[in-house]
This record gives sequence, structure tokens and C-alpha cells, in this order.
Amino acid sequence: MTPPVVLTIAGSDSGAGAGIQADLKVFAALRSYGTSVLTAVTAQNTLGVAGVFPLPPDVVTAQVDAVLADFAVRAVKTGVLGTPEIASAVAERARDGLLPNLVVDPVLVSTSGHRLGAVAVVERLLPYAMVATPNRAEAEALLGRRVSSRSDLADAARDLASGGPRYVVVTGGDLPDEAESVDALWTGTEVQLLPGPRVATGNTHGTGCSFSAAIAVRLGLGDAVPQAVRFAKEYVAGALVGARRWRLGGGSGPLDHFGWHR
Ligand SMILES: Nc1ncnc2c1ncn2[C@@H]1O[C@H](COP(=O)(O)OP(=O)(O)O)[C@@H](O)[C@H]1O
Ligand SMILES: Cc1ncc(COP(=O)(O)O)c(N)n1
Repeated sequence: MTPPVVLTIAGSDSGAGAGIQADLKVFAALRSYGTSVLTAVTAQNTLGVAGVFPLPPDVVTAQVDAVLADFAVRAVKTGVLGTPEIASAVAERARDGLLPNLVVDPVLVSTSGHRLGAVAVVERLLPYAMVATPNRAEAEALLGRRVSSRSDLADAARDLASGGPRYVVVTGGDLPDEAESVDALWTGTEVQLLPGPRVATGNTHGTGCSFSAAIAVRLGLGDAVPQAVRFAKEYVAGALVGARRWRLGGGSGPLDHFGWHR
């Protein structure tokens, strides 16, 4: 059977644990055909980000238009956007209804703590998102207040929906909790707390990218959003378990996207 087509609009990670490279691995692992539009090149490894080099906006739109002209794209995710101009160019395609099942990962900071985006940039795209997937720190930046407990995650998910996204998942990967990694999903009518077992590992580079990419695949396959989010959470947890003893690079290493440990 022909696989469903999904699209990532994101930045390149030279270390290949996050960004476009992670997205394409997730797409392939979950049996979809991944297409990719590059917004920026990062010089990056597991230790940190040495540089972010955005592409000109017309180079981004030329890629988007080339993909959309030829493929029946079923779902789209965005990661690093690079500049306000790129965000506006992508938002224009979204406004024209060309980016179905849009999952916006409002990337602002890398796991290694480096700045990869700005609030004013991601805010241009959030109104068009079917699902937004900020992590705790991104939710703090977008709302301008502390998000430091489970109930804060829940409130943040609900409040961020007023910026436009139909569904919001605030991920709590870095909330201090030894037993669980909990996310909060706003469904449009209520908040659902999604607990999952916490994997004891330092190899968490690319968790957020992989999570949003997996949501996009499942939406492309026809899942409802809550179903897609639950699936993605389990997928990421499995990929964290698989890579917990890997030693790739000297910092926070990448995930086992293909389930090689099994
Ligand atoms: N150590 C962990 N064990 C289990 N799940 C995790 C762990 N770290 C992150 N996750 C999950 O990975 C997904 C991405 O979340 P998060 O790590 O917060 O994103 P980001 O990489 O953007 O900071 C969420 O579903 C979160 O609960
Ligand atoms: C190009 C690029 N995009 C996104 C991230 C965020 O990574 P994470 O998923 O670990 O938050 C990254 N480090 N690099």
C-alpha cells in the first residue's frame, strides 16, 4: 500500500538527533513517507548549538510549494522557523488551507539550553495549528508566567488555546518527578493529564521533535488528536528506553527511533 505523505518544515540538526533529521526518522519508523522543507541550518551536536543559519524566506516557500504541488500531504509539522519572515510565509500557506493537520512545535530552546526561536516568531503560526506542542519552558515563555507543577501545565494548555490552536499539549519532560513524565492536553473542552513512566536517561535530545512528528504521522493516518497524542507519547517513551544506554556524543544523546533494542 502507498504510504501516507507527511511534511516537516523545520531546521537541520547536524548531529541528527533533533530537527528535520529526527522528524524523517520518526516518519520512516512509523511507516509514512516523509517530505522535508528546511528553514534553517544549525551547527549542532549532543553538547550544544554552535550556530543557527536561517534560509531566505523565498527558499522556504519554494520548497513548500514544490512539495505541495506534487504530493497529497496528509499532515504537517513545524519545528524551528528561523525568522519572523519565514514564519509569516509558512503562516500564509496555512491560512490558505494548504497545510492540513498542522502540528506546531513552538521550538524556542534546545534541550541543551540554547535559543532556537523567539516568541514573536512562533506566535505567527500558532493561530493555524490543529495541535501545538510547547514544552514547559516554551509554555512559560509564551504565557509570560511560571509553569512549574502539574496544575500549572493544565492551566497553560487551556490558556494557550486562546492563541488559536484547537488542541494544546504542554509536555512536562523536564518537570522534576522521578516516577512519571506527565503532559497536559487541552482538548477544546477539558484538560486531560497524560501520565507515563519516566525513563531514567540523559539521552533526551530530540524528544520534543520526535513527539510532534509522531503526532503528525498519526493524524495523517486518520487518528483523532487525543489518540495521536497518546500514541506519540508511548512512541517517544519506547525510543527513550531503547537508547538509554547508548553513547552517541558526549552530551544528551539521540533516541532509538527504529526500536533497534527490541
Ligand atoms: N525521561 C522521560 N521519560 C519519559 N518520557 C519523557 C521523558 N522526557 C520527555 N518525555 C516525553 O517526551 C515528550 C516530549 O516532551 P519534552 O521532553 O518535554 O519536549 P522537549 O524536547 O520539547 O523539551 C513528552 O511526551 C514527554 O512526556
Ligand atoms: C534543528 C533543531 N530543531 C529542534 C531542536 C529541539 O530539540 P528537542 O526536541 O530536544 O527540544 C533542536 N535541538 N534542533
